Amino acid sequence: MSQILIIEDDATFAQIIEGFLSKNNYVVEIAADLNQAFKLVEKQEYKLLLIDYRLPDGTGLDLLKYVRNKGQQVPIIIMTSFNDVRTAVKSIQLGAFDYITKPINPDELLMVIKGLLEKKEPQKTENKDLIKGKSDVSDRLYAHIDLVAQTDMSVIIQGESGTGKEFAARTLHNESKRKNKPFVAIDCGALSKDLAASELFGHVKGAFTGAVNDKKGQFEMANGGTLFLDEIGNLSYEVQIKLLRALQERVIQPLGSNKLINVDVRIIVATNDELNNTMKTGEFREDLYHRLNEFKIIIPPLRERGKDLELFIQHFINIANKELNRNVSEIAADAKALLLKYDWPGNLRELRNVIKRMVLLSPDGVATIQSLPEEMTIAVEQVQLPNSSDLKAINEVNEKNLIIETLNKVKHNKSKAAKILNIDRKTLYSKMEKYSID
Ligand SMILES: Nc1ncnc2c1ncn2[C@@H]1O[C@H](COP(=O)(O)OP(=O)(O)OP(=O)(O)O)[C@@H](O)[C@H]1O
Repeated sequence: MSQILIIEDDATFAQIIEGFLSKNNYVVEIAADLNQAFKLVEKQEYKLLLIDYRLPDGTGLDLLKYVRNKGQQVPIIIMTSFNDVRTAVKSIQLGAFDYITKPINPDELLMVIKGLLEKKEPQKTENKDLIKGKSDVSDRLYAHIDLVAQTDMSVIIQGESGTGKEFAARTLHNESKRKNKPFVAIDCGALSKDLAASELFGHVKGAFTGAVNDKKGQFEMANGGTLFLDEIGNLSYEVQIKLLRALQERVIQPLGSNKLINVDVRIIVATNDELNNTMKTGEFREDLYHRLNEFKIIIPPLRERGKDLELFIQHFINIANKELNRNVSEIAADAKALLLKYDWPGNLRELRNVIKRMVLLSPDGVATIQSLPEEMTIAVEQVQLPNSSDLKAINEVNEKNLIIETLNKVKHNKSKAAKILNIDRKTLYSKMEKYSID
């Protein structure tokens, strides 16, 4: 039986990965588009899906949603070009386990795959891996966490993807009087609409087709402890009603059962968005929001955490050195400058991944700019828009960015790029020279 399914329309690239992974003892199958992939995942369960983001008949996110709606928890890695990193971040919110940016470094790919297949809980966060940061925003954040941890209040943790919401929830639990009881984390983004109620509240045999045995819900599993509901905004309206009842009456009713079970669970939820917006459209119940919002903690994005960034860089280098048996003790000045300038849309998760890759690619102990994704430089250049009303300068920056983006898209095939840009090759060459693009 195949272990890994690669969904990639670039046949040569797919075969290269297949060859590489087969050499490393993985059994691999390839699908060239979504249509083929849908059929394959219908037929069998894979251990891991490696999905290209841009596919001829849709995007990798379509397959991600399809698989998660079927209730399959299979680890999924999305492969994106760097320009799609922001979309990749969204894929994590939708239940992907990780993303990896093209051009793909085989060792990095292997590291990510091993991490997902060989560890039971790949994202398990341990207390020793946590650092608090030294910026003013961090001080405020942890003062709030310390304060509310001692209480039984429900908490909403709000922050962009990868800012450390689950870490914060675990810290709250570990500092509370419930610390010796279970901490149960559920990603509501990865739960199908049909399975969410049964996952949370359990079911009895025969409650619905496929309910072949009684099943305890996560509420019961967390009894006495803390239940962390990530991406709470994804819960359906019906499940929101059940959740509100559980919170107000401290009882749950498994699907298909008429027995009420008493539960004592502290609820912490996390969301990427301001839930207020979904409340206005009626998707999120106002009464539930107010019940949950006894205390709100907002985690700032990494780009607003000032001097914490350097601290986190060093912290992730230490972790990666240990994990990969490396000894990176120095970062070249240009690489350091790039790390500090980049805006980290994927926040701490993205930083951790980039640093791990950097450490992996620096066997001699000094991290150079070559060990950072080339596209980070492009992203940094793209945001350096001239801060003036100089129309010519602005147009030139836009032109340069468009050329770089297009060249990346067509893997530096100049004829293709010129065609897309609707200019001849000669003009493209002269513009590349003018903007020092190589
Ligand atoms: N305080 C911290 N100290 C060290 N590492 C951290 C800290 N907070 C987060 N991280 C790292 O960042 C990664 C992302 O954190 P976490 O999963 O908590 O983010 P999140 O906001 O819950 O993400 P998502 O929105 O995608 O659910 C973690 O795996 C961990 O490696």
